[in-house]
Amino acid sequence: MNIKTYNAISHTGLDYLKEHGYQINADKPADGILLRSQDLHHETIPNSVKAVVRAGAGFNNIPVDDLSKRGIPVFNTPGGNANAVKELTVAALIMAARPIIGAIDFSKEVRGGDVSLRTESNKGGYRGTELYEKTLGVIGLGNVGSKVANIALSFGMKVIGYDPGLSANTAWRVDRHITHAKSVEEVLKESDYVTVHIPYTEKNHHFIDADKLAMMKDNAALINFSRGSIVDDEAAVAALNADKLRMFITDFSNDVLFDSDKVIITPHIGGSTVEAEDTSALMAAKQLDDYLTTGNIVNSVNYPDINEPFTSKYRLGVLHNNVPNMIGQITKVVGELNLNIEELSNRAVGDYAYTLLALNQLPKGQEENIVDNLAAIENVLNVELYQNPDLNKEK
Ligand SMILES: NC(=O)C1=CN([C@@H]2O[C@H](COP(=O)(O)OP(=O)(O)OC[C@H]3O[C@@H](n4cnc5c(N)ncnc54)[C@H](O)[C@@H]3O)[C@@H](O)[C@H]2O)C=CC1
Ligand SMILES: O=C(O)C(=O)COP(=O)(O)O
Repeated sequence: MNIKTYNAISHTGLDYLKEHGYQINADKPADGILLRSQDLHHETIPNSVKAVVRAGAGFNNIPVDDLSKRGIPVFNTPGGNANAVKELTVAALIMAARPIIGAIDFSKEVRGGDVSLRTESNKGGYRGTELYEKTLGVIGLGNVGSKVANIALSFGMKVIGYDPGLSANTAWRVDRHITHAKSVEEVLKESDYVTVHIPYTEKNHHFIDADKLAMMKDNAALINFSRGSIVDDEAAVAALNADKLRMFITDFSNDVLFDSDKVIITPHIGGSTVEAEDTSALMAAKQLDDYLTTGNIVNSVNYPDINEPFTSKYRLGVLHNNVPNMIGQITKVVGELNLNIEELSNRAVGDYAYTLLALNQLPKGQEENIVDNLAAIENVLNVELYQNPDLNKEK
């Protein structure tokens, strides 16, 4: 099978795929796409593609709705780069408290003569504040936000978190000393530092806008390592110019930010560490291989996860709309071909559902029939047949 890649994907992921028999960017139709931040919204994704995997957390660069309708699962690698973002957020917090960049620039300027005298006599301009006993507001307590919140406690900060959609999976990772706010207003009003760790969605567009900035404590600092459009940058600049906001640190460049010396911009490097790139690429490669060879879905953002050991000779993965009577119709098609179902798993999430059928018999010549007949059912979006190589050696 052939995998098309975009962006610099760590060799850990690419090596894994090659070791498992895949070709990378071969001159033939792609079975899967593996990418990072490349914007796929305006690319044509060929029908040969069965899965799209984002080595990273945010998937707003992928046309998920279109792919869902085509029965193509989209995956991400939750948590794979969370520690990297946490550590850079800590750097941002410290840069928001201490004028490190200005102090470094100043040190470089004082060449010649009695350097130590001049640096010592001018260092008063680079006095900062401490994070200790200040309040940090963390918006979004997922993989990144929970880590940021926890580490801030060890600085002696008071931490208030806000995440109305906190999953059970992540909730237990949040230290019990973190206060859970009932509203974002509560976080904004009380925090000296606010850091945002939420995904970009239509609903989260300009989540931090002029109204929210107005609710913030005077002189607070804002940190955005999520996505550019989550903060209304123009409103942030206006708040900085009005001396409402003290500082804005963002990982997302925007022309409107360049003129303010109270802004620090990094070029979307939150997840750019060797470790995070390796971990995310390997997770992505494993998830892609698992889906393409067994039909198991792990960490999909548009289809439900089904992860079962492949113990039968064949499997059929049926991706369909989440509407009534699908299982009845699917099992009827299999029954009409006089085939026996060994196991059946079905799960739904939102508008979409996945049914994975395990079979031990599939006479030669029936492969196409069963796939075509299942694909012909109304509301079925895609069907894939998987053969277990360990149990089909004689074929
Ligand atoms: N700068 C960079 O290089 C990186 C940026 N990111 C960005 O950070 C985002 C978060 O990453 P993770 O923590 O790994 O994702 P995650 O999915 O683990 O956590 C996101 C959390 O945000 C919460 N949330 C969503 N909308 C919210 C809202 N309006 N208010 C409060 N909470 C809300 C969700 O319930 C979820 O718990 C990603 O979606 C991505 O856009 C992630 C990694 C690297
Ligand atoms: O994981 C994410 O959401 C990121 O923003 C990281 O992006 P990248 O893979 O470094 O281009």
